[in-house]
Amino acid sequence: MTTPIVEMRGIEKFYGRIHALRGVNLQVNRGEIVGLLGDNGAGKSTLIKVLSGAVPYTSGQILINGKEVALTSTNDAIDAGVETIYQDSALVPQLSIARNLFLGRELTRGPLGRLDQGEMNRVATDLLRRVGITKNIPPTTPISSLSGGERQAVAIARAMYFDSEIIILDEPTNNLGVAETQGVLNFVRDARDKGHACIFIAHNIHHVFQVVDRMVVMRRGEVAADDLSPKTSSIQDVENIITGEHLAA
Ligand SMILES: Nc1ncnc2c1ncn2[C@@H]1O[C@H](COP(=O)(O)OP(=O)(O)OP(=O)(O)O)[C@@H](O)[C@H]1O
Repeated sequence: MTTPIVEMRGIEKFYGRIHALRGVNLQVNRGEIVGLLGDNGAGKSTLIKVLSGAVPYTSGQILINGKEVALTSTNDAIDAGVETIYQDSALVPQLSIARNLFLGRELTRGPLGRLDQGEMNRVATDLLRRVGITKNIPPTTPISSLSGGERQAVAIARAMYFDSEIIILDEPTNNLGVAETQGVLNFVRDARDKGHACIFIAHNIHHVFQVVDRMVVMRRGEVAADDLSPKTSSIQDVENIITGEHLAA
């Protein structure tokens, strides 16, 4: 049996008196796209914030590639190979697209380590095309003049370029147009085919069905189902599990 790339065991999280995660177990394998679904307040964001080091958990264990890790900051998570793309991913509005893509990890050249602006612009142009921005936006354009969807595409292009082993996308298709949405879904498939693991959270269940290999449903801080396949379950079946309707039947 192969070791899962991510294994969360018995994760508990209290925010004061609110019991947000109740013994959550989650496994994600290499080359797998897992869709994380659940109603508002089910615990999805908390679970991925725990895995991205943004929120401390109360108890439980996290293993990456079979080794237990302590994720006490987002830098710990990035070092462990976890890159998270949030709906409102932090970009610097005054800086250009290319500078935002390489923020903190700029390309340099020559013995003096001068910024290689030409190469950064070239890579940025190629990435923008790959995430579905087909209209001609120069990489020198400041982020402040882009639409919400275009900004999202820039954040995705950044994770794509840095090639993280585990990519978490929290509502990545929110506010995106049709071409941009297809760009994101293609990116997720590409990443999976190259052996990355992806966790995909989206309220649009149709987008989830188009791209995931397996669905995990959370309800009230617990995993209600973790082996749903878009090939064998219908959207209605999954919606019933999300709302708990199947229990009433
Ligand atoms: N910072 C916080 N402080 C206190 N309670 C919180 C905090 N963040 C989330 N919660 C609570 O934890 C529970 C789980 O919330 P969480 O945001 O993880 O759910 P979610 O499934 O991501 O919901 P949504 O789809 O609405 O984003 C909810 O009861 C929520 O009110």
